[in-house]
Amino acid sequence: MSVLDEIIDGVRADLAERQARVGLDELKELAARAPQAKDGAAALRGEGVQVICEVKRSSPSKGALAAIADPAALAADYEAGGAAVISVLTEERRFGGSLADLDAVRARVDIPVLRKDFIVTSYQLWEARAHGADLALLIVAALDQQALVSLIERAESIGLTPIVEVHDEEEAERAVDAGAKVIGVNARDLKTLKVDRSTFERVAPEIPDHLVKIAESGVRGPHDLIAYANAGADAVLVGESLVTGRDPRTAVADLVAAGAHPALRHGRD
Ligand SMILES: O=C(O)c1ccccc1NCC(=O)[C@H](O)[C@H](O)COP(=O)(O)O
Repeated sequence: MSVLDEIIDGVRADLAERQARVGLDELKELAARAPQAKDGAAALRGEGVQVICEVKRSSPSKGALAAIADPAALAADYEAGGAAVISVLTEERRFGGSLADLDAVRARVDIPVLRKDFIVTSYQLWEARAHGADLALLIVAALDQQALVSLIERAESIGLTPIVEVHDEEEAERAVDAGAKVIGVNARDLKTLKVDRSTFERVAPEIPDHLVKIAESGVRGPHDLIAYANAGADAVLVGESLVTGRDPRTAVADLVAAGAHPALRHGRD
C-alpha cells in the first residue's frame, strides 16, 4: 500500500467519527455562520512572488518537526513577516494537525487561511468553511477525475478557493481539464517522499499562464524561492524550514523580500 493510500485510510476512519458526531446539515449551518470567505486566488496573484506559510507539526517523511505550542502565535508571526496565506495542516495521524489548529489560526490572522488535508469528500469542504478556511487543497493523486471536478465545483460554490495539487505532467493536465484555477506543483514524490525541486520547472509549462502556479515543498530559503520564481512560480508554499528555523517572522520576511525583487518579474506582472 502506498503512503498516500495509508494516509487516506486514516483520514477516512477519522472522518467517519466526525460525521457520526456532526451531521451535514449541522455542518452547513456552522459554515453559514462562519466569516465570509476571503478571495484566496486574489491573495496569490499579488505583485511579486507570494509566500504561503505552513503550520506543520510533523510529517511522514521527517516525523516530528516542531513542538508548536501556540499555532496562532506562529501564524501571527508569519502574517507579520508578510505571508500572503497561512496553510494549516489538519490531518491528525501523520501530520499532528487538527481542526482546532485551524480554528486557532483563523481567529488570529486576517489573511486567507488554507485547509491542507487529504480531502476526499465534500463533507471535508464544508468542514473547512465551517472552521473559517478560505482555501482548501485537493490532491489529484487522491481523486478520480469525476470526484476532482465535483470537489472543485463544490469548493467554489461554497466560497472556497481550491488549490489543486499535482506531482507530474499527467496530473497537471487532469487539473487543467477539471477547471482548476490555482494549481500547486508539489516537489515531494508521494511514493518515495523525496523532494526533487526540478519537478516544478518540468511540470509548470503544462499549466496555462493565466492560472496561478504554486511551487510546493523544499523551500529552504530565498535561493529556492528565486529558483522557483525563475521557473514561473507565482507563489511558494513553505513548511519545514519555517517551523524548524529560529525566527519564523524574519525567515518569512526574507522570503517575501526575495519574492518582491524587480528582477523576478515574470509573465503575470
Ligand atoms: O511532508 C511530507 O512528508 C509529506 C508526505 C506525504 C504527503 C504530503 C507531505 N507533505 C505535505 C506538503 O505538501 C508540505 O507540507 C508542503 O508542501 C511544505 O513542504 P516543506 O516546505 O518541504 O515542508
